[in-house]
Amino acid sequence: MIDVQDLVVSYGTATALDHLTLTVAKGEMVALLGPNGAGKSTLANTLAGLLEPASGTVSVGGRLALIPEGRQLFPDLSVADNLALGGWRSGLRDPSSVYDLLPRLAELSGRRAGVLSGGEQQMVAFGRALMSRPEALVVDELSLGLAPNVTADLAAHLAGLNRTQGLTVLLIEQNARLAFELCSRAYVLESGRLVTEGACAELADDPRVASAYLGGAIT
Ligand SMILES: Nc1ncnc2c1ncn2[C@@H]1O[C@H](COP(=O)(O)OP(=O)(O)OP(=O)(O)O)[C@@H](O)[C@H]1O
Repeated sequence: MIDVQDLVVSYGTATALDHLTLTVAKGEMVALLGPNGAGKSTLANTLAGLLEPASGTVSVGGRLALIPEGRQLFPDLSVADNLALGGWRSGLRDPSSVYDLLPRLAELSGRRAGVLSGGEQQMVAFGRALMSRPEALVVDELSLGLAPNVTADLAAHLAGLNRTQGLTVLLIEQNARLAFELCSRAYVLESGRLVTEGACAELADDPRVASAYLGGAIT
């Protein structure tokens, strides 16, 4: 579903992604880990078509939606209008399927997005992405700034959509524990380059990954 081959993306003379190769099969849920500045958002934005590769290829085999880092809602528009914008390209006007999944959004529908809590805003960003009827979803930092129970709630929804609808997910996360719980495979990116990849169960036992992302070995 997502096929990235030998991708180079630069900002002027600075190379943010340096010959990155990564794939996510249809129906797979794969994590991308990496420290600040590794190039994770650059990949997300390139997959979403917001950045152009300098070289290499990016191909996406179906409708892709991005939940961007920092949510990027329209703060002066209502929740309902933010959702409607998500349905602009898919033609989905009725948000009731999103309200069925995330009933809190129905309660918040008339509120201005800018006044919502971080967790509520992330829910709107999630709902807005679903309005585009995605076959693949790139989630840039699901857990950023959220309380653990809110993160767990959204993660459960994501896992449910993957399980029941075969939604393909690329989960970009700083929280490796969460990523390893949700995903089967992971890639680790540093300074724009892939440093390791593999099954989450194996990566969790890798001392380098454990010390960098898990605060020591998992017991
Ligand atoms: N618009 C930009 N102009 C110039 N450099 C940029 C721009 N956006 C990102 N960069 C640089 O590209 C590199 C990768 O940034 P990116 O935001 O992709 O990293 P990230 O892994 O998502 O980091 P974080 O976890 O902090 O969000 C960094 O060195 C960053 O400073």
